[in-house]
Amino acid sequence: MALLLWTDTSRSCNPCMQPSHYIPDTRIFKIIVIGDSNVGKTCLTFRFCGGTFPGKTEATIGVDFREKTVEIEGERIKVQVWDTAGQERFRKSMVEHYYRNVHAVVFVYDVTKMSSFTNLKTWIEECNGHAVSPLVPRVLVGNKCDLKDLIQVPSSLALKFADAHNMLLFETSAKDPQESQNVDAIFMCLVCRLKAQRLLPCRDTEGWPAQPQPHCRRLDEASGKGSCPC
Ligand SMILES: Nc1nc2c(ncn2[C@@H]2O[C@H](COP(=O)(O)OP(=O)(O)OP(=O)(O)O)[C@@H](O)[C@H]2O)c(=O)[nH]1
Ligand SMILES: [Mg+2]
Repeated sequence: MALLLWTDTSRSCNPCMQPSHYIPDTRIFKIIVIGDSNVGKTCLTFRFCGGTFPGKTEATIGVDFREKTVEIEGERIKVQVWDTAGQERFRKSMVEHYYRNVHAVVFVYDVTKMSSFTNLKTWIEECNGHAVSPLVPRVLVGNKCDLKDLIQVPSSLALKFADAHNMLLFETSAKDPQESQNVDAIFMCLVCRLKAQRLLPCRDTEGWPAQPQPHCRRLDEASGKGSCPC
């Protein structure tokens, strides 16, 4: 049964070594979360991976890793979320690592702070400056929508920006439990898109090859099935 194969601890992707029914290891998608300090990157990743809003957060130093395994159309996928530091002094030695072999990027701003929105262009420039392929999906997230009376960034402006940069826009709140499905949707949308690309390798180390490796395809993906909820 395919289910039993998920417990296989082998990390080999070499099809020559595997029986014809072999299904590769759980694929791991590296998603980085980028944006100004204090916009809520840690809270959003906490909400997605842990299902809760952290009572108290400190500024992230370097990077915090969070993981969540999801199942889409019978495939288990490990989502490795890189919660990056927004403060320059806590991120400068790490930036290269953030962008290396990244599969998707989440840009976050705070809907109650216009400067976090205007700074997005700097974050996008940094991302582009690290030769992130245009094929790497990106989404834009306006966080803290629960603070309705304090909103500074109109949805129309954010939508225009997202359109101009070929990104989907999510406006949500890491704090409001009723918004948790929308937080999940941010990451699930990216996972669905990545799954649809089909060629991502199945290794889970930073040594992943930069280019897709056709021999790491899921066997059942040849059928071309795949749908994205967004
Ligand atoms: N009201 C409200 N507050 C939020 C929300 N998300 C985060 N916060 C608060 O915003 C502050 C900063 O949140 P963090 O998640 O630590 O911000 P960050 O972007 O990770 O900051 P750095 O690690 O410094 O880059 C904290 O006080 C959170 O409680 C939200 O959706 N609504
Ligand atoms: Mg943080």
